Amino acid sequence: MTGVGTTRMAGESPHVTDTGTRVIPAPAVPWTPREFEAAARARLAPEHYDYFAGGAGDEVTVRANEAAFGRLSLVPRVLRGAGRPRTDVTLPGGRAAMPVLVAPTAFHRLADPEGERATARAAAAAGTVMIVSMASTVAVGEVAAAAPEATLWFQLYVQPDMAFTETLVRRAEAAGCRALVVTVDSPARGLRDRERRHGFWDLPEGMACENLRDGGRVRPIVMSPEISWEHIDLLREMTTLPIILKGVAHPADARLALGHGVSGLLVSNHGGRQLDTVPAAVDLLPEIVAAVGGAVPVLMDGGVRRGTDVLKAMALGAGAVAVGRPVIWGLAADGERGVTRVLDLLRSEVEQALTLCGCASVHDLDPGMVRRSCR
Ligand SMILES: Cc1cc2nc3c(=O)[nH]c(=O)nc-3n(C[C@H](O)[C@H](O)[C@H](O)COP(=O)(O)O)c2cc1C
Ligand SMILES: CCCCCCC(=O)C(=O)O
Repeated sequence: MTGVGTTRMAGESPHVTDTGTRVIPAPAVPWTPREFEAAARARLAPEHYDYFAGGAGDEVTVRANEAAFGRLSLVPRVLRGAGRPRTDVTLPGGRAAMPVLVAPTAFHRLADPEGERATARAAAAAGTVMIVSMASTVAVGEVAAAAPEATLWFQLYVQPDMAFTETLVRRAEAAGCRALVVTVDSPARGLRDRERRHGFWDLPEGMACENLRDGGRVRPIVMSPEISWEHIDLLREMTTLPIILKGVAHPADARLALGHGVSGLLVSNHGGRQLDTVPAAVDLLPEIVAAVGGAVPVLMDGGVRRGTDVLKAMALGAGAVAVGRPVIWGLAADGERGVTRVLDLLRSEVEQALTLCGCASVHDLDPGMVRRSCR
């Protein structure tokens, strides 16, 4: 017996110790997006695990992102006869079968030899969007070729050399990317103590930021404090792709963005990896949603680990959410299959939570269904 109402997984074999204590071993297969982290950690080199898991400074914001969801409660509606809920959403770059996107994260080949190719195939299988990081270890064109069914968006750090920025934009367009996600929270790199402790400065031999190839060399990614709204205007003139600004945290910036031709905002503190002590992303969301007033969709990422987190963010006005580390943990634990499993778990959790909230779709969620508790 594993206890009333619990199901034993294949591979679990409870036993009784000589002191009579019943011991239930860790599941052989991760059951939840969070359990994938333990499986990934066991497989990754410590410096790579710390690169993926870590954040800036004292990691106050890393912890805050998840903790903030724990302080929000969902108040379900009943007797609505809503039926089985739909989980699809409409986004600036098209539709997605679920409201959980793959956030842009760098260096997937550190987690699995197939790297971003594996992630893209899993995103395609889930019918969701993969935002390919500019710092991907497989070039965006090759990611697209490996997963022709995938809906890809391209994440860009505007480079001060605008001619090279244009090269990157053209590569994303040629790969069929449907939107540009311009990360604006990185005028400098965050203070990464875990990386410094390990001396993690470079990718291993044979791995590189493939999008940054320029002739015979790979350019470094420049994070520049010179980047301004003028660069967003230049980008707007450069391409017809929808532009989504990632990393807007202040409502004043959200209002400014509306004057620069953006198609959406992604509220994010970069998973707590840039400026430490920025508030939790879900706590920033309501003010940004209010500032934008429905003019463009507002997405969010940071700390989303459960279907209930997705519902909380969407009830507070997010058009969709994105997940960073959970995808990395799936990839490191079991390659493409692991990412597929993580996305499938999240999709089914969203569906179940919507059912339990009496919702026929995410459109039935509203701010009145979320309460802030004092926990
Ligand atoms: C290992 C790692 C690498 C990341 N690389 C990028 C990147 O290249 N570009 C970017 O805009 N954001 C990057 N991010 C931030 C994510 O896009 C996203 O904002 C964050 O991971 C969301 O938080 P979560 O990990 O709690 O889901 C990275 C995050 C992690 C964890
Ligand atoms: C200098 C390379 C930067 C890669 C960007 C990855 C990233 O954003 C992160 O959070 O790590």
